[in-house]
Amino acid sequence: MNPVLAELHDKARAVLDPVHYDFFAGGVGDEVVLAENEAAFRRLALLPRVLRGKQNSAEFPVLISPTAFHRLAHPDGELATARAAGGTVLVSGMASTVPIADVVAAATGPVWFQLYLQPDPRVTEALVRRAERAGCAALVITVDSPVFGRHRRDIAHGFHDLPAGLAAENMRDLAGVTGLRKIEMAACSWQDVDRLRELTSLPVWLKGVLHRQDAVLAVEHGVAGIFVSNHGGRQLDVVPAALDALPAVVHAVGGRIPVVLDGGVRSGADIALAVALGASAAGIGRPVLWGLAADGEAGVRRVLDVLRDEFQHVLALCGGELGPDMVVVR
Ligand SMILES: Cc1cc2nc3c(=O)[nH]c(=O)nc-3n(C[C@H](O)[C@H](O)[C@H](O)COP(=O)(O)O)c2cc1C
Ligand SMILES: CC(C)CC(=O)C(=O)O
Repeated sequence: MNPVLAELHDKARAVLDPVHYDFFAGGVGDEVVLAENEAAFRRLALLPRVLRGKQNSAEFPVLISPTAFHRLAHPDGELATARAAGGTVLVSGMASTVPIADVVAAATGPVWFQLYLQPDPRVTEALVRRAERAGCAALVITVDSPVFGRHRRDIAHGFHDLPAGLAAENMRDLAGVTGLRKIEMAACSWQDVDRLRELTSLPVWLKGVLHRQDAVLAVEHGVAGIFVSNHGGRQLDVVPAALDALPAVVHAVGGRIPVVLDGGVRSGADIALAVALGASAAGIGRPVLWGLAADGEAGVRRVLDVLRDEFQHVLALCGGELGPDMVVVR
């Protein structure tokens, strides 16, 4: 791992309450998928192209994946993440400890809003209006969570709720309820996706697609793009590594909509492998949390800077191009 990212992770582990560290670091079940997400990248190699001349690319195909409760990592929470994002798309979570309007106000680049469709459609609509009013550029519905994942580390610690003083601020005073509403999950259907699309003119993405048939359905239902994601190994512990699920989805989508990959991306080379296999961008989850915990805004900025620098270096060494013909199994 890049020494800067390793240092930020070590520092995060040292400064965080161990219960909160485990909430961020942990996965579901035996944490097989958590480990596999990273291991999948190590199983692949890139065959660079040569003699392609000088390639100048400022491209940085990365976005910040939504993660919950940033004020558990650092007092500035999502405000620090937003300030550090620069021009990188920040997918801000519904489970943010700062209201979405304040996140967007702190950001200098595009902010998308991630949500779980709520059992009460009025609550979903109120959240969508909040995201619209705040100025979010897209909505991302997370569809891999009809129920909560069972995280053994959290269960062992008895960690079920935010400490006093922190709250899921986007849920405050929603749909006639005074005070805080809890985040809920719901088993939704394609009809709910259609309904959401009718409710808003914002582009609607889906996050947590692994099956090729669902990718085809997403295209048919007018979805703007999809995230191939297993939620960072936090939902079902028998799914493939996210990277291993990518090629079939990319093939099924056939270029009709963009496909983002998240899960286990830890280096510029990982970003390059995802892009070579057809991802339009790679989403970064935990490394952003480690940067945030270690050093607030500056820490998140360092994570993005390291990944950008590494990716551009790998791209230059690959002759400025990436494609599926360049990926081989080790
Ligand atoms: C602590 C934590 C909280 C997360 N919260 C959310 C969330 O609220 N909504 C969501 O769609 N995904 C959530 N995710 C999943 C991330 O968006 C992303 O899919 C995953 O972290 C990517 O894997 P990585 O951490 O290996 O980069 C969370 C992940 C972590 C680690
Ligand atoms: C608390 C949840 C809403 C967020 C989370 O931890 C997850 O999605 O993995």
